Amino acid sequence: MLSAYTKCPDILIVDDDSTVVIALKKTLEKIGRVRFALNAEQALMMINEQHPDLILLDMGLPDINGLDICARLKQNPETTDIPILFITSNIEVGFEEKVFDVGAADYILKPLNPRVVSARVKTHLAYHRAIQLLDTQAHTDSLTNLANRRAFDKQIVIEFKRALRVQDPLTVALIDIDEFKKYNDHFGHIAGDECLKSIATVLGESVKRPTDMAARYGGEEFAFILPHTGTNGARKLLYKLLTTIEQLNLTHAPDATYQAVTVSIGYSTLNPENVTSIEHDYAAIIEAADTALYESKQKGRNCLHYNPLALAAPST
Ligand SMILES: Nc1nc2c(ncn2[C@@H]2O[C@H](COP(=O)(O)OP(=O)(O)OP(=O)(O)O)[C@@H](O)[C@H]2O)c(=O)[nH]1
Repeated sequence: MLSAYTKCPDILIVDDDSTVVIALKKTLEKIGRVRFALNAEQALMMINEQHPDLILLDMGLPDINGLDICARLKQNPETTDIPILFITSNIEVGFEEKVFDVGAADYILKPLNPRVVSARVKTHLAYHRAIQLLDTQAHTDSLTNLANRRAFDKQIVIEFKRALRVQDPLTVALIDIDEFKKYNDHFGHIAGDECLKSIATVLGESVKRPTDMAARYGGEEFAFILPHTGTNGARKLLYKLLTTIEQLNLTHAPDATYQAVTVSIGYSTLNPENVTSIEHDYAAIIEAADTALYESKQKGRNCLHYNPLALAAPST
């Protein structure tokens, strides 16, 4: 969360006039790390490699029109939030409308005044960071620092659609702390919160791929979204998780089944061979994992169960 505030901003200048680039670089190096591209193709490659925090974009590039690049970046969900400021000497009629219609944040007129450039860039970087921070907070569980339910609900839709589209396996696991009511009743809610945090730390450390998600699903229940992960891979990861949590050896309430705090896990996998349409409903995989979790609870807790995903034909 803090990184959005403390990170040195990455600014990309896109202009074919090297004198403009040199002047801008000198001004902006006091604000952040500055990269530059002399044409659109180079710029798009650099943006793809690492998303900048702000782009200063010349309207009249030699290869692709600046307005077209801006429109393209705004249509891509991965780059849509990057503030784009046009630099231009073009003040023909209708120019302002065009700039804002394609989604630019602002424009700066040439000849460039370093103080104006600096002020505008700082303002837009500050807006951008504030939005990023709010977005992170809105998607983070404040007790455990894991992704929250809102983040999970968004991500499962994206990953389920992606898995259907590219015929890639996807596993969802639900992980529930066993007899947590007894823990709270015996040790109190503050100790209960500490226990939740300890378990959440293990969960966060168990998923290693950047596309994996560990989320607090609600109360004492957590969830994993594991893209590119089939049943066998998921079983290994989840079995290890089960034993790691037991080995934390967090003393449970005296009336609990196990001496140490344990979890029950249910999981289900979307396997490409079962996919008959890209319109299947993502809720099915959560329901399947939930049924498997119920089975783990029924079979004595501190165990994991798998429930195969039966995909119903999508309603037309
Ligand atoms: N301390 C604390 N307790 C919570 C939190 N969220 C949910 N709980 C507690 O978690 C407990 C869940 O109890 P139940 O749903 O009965 O389930 P359980 O006792 O874990 O039993 P099984 O799931 O069947 O193993 C309740 O006592 C909730 O109050 C929280 O944020 N902090």
